[in-house]
Amino acid sequence: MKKIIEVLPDGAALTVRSLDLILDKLHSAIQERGAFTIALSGGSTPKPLYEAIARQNLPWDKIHVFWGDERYVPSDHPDSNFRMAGEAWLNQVNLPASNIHPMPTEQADPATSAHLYEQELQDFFKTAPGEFPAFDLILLGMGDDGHTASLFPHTDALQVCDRLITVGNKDGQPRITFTVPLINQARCVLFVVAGANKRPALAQIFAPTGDDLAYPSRLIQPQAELWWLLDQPAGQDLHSLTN
Ligand SMILES: O=C(O)[C@H](O)[C@@H](O)[C@H](O)[C@H](O)COP(=O)(O)O
Repeated sequence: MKKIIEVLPDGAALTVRSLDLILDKLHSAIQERGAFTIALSGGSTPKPLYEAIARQNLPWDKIHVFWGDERYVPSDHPDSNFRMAGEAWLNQVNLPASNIHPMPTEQADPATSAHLYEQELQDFFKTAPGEFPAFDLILLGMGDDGHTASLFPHTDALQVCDRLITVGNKDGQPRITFTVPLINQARCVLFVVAGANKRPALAQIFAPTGDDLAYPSRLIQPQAELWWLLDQPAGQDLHSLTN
């Protein structure tokens, strides 16, 4: 695994650097395989990045967009990650509707939704049950408790290793989420993290030893590339490094 940590001076620089990296992976994937598959993160941090992607002139028909996690709410709900990405990016460009793969969140129960999305990934990537497809890029955020996607501390979702998609739990509220092994299969995992409130969790995550179940982002150790792009308030105790 190649791990790169970069600390950028502010939010604007973080957005520019994140965009540059995504575009680099996008053009390489399209050149090598004819398409680019990206899984999006939710929350607030990525919104400026999505707005910046929307301003690019890209081969939208070759880009497939998925979500790494989703709140279990209707797609037009204010908390929906799908809605946020649509308003910031996807509704602004000519990306074919068939290239947009939202997590289903309106079934009778979250487990059914998780199974349906897993089936959609297997159909899209033509993988067999038990086989983990490799996304070109999985974009992740990190909560101040060290969670990522909807893999929250000390939850059952952290232990799921035989599925692509599972049900997450945030304070009793169900989420749909990629599992750790699916994330770790990606060609590139990119964390984009901003804000001083993330600093304590980052110290735990970058410590040589620690409690993976208490700080789930520690579990993200992809075989290929792991990028951490941080703004100065989040990353001031860390130094850029590559190893
Ligand atoms: O659905 C979600 O909320 C996200 O996928 C989640 O993992 C998010 O990335 C972190 O909670 C950070 O959120 P902020 O960017 O808002 O700090």
